[in-house]
Amino acid sequence: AQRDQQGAHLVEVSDWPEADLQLGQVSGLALNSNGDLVIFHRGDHIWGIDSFNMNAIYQLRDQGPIQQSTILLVDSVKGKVLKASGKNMFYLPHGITTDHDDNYWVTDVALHQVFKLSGNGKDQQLLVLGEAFEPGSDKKHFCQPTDVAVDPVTGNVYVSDGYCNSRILQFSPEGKYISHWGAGSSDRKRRVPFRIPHSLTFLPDKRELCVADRDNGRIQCFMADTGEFVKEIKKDVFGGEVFAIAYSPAQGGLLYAVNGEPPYGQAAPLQGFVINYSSKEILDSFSPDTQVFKLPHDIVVTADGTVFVGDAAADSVMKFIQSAKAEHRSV
Ligand SMILES: O=C(N[C@@H](O)C(=O)O)c1ccccc1
Repeated sequence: AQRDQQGAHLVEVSDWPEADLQLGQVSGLALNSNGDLVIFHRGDHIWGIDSFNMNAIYQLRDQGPIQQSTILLVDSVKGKVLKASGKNMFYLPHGITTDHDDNYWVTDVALHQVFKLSGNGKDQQLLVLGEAFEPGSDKKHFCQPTDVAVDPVTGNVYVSDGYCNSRILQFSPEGKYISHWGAGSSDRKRRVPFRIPHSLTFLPDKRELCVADRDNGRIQCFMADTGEFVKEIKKDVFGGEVFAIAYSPAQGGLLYAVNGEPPYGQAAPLQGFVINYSSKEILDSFSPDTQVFKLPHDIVVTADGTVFVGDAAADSVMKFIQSAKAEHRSV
């Protein structure tokens, strides 16, 4: 693994969480304003090859929603569960983010819906976008939507849609459609050929939105307010798949990413990357040393540079901190 100029390197904190969190497939991670970690997982539901038919209709509806708590709020130091919610609501969780009021915004690829939920553990549905179990590609339907990002200033909501739509939609804070770019955009300049826009991250200091354009193995960034293309970050070492991204304004702007297994062809080693956003230079790469990445599926970075990666096949969340601190911990 590489080290950045100062020799800093992210290393796994192997004794986190202190107690087993009984997780299913971990699809999404978020942070709240207190720096606690929010985990969105699938309990006993599995996204397998028979979960959907060829028209993206979910096939296991009669099994009912996941009965376990799909949303766990855990403290970032010990991994203790502070709140557990999200029971009997979801079928196949995917993305999760928090807004400036610590509400949760989540996507469910089986429901083809986006939900705004109260973050107080009561899961009040404050807003629902899309029609339950009905895929579509107009302004009121999604097709396996993957993630949400919320602009902390305007409150505008961005949805990456998704496995079977290849577009980014922009909504007002109240859920009113504003615009979209990618497939189906009327404006040729905004017709970005995404191949599974899989993860979103908002860059508050730059007012940009970055997209993990998964099967194109690249990160695409846009002006959040206009959808205008800003830059692309694509590296051979990604191996053709970028599953998730996260951004930290620290140190001038650092973009974090995890790659994935390409459906066919050479598999690059699965790892996380720390990228200097303005120079596009990879400063560090990292992976766990007491377990292995199997399907790193989401990533978040805290204000102090702690990184969490959720793995949808290892059914676990892994914590990483800077090596200098880690050495300090070891004494
Ligand atoms: O992409 C897939 N899964 C992950 O991204 C996920 O679990 O969100 C997938 C695709 C086809 C069949 C089975 C799984």
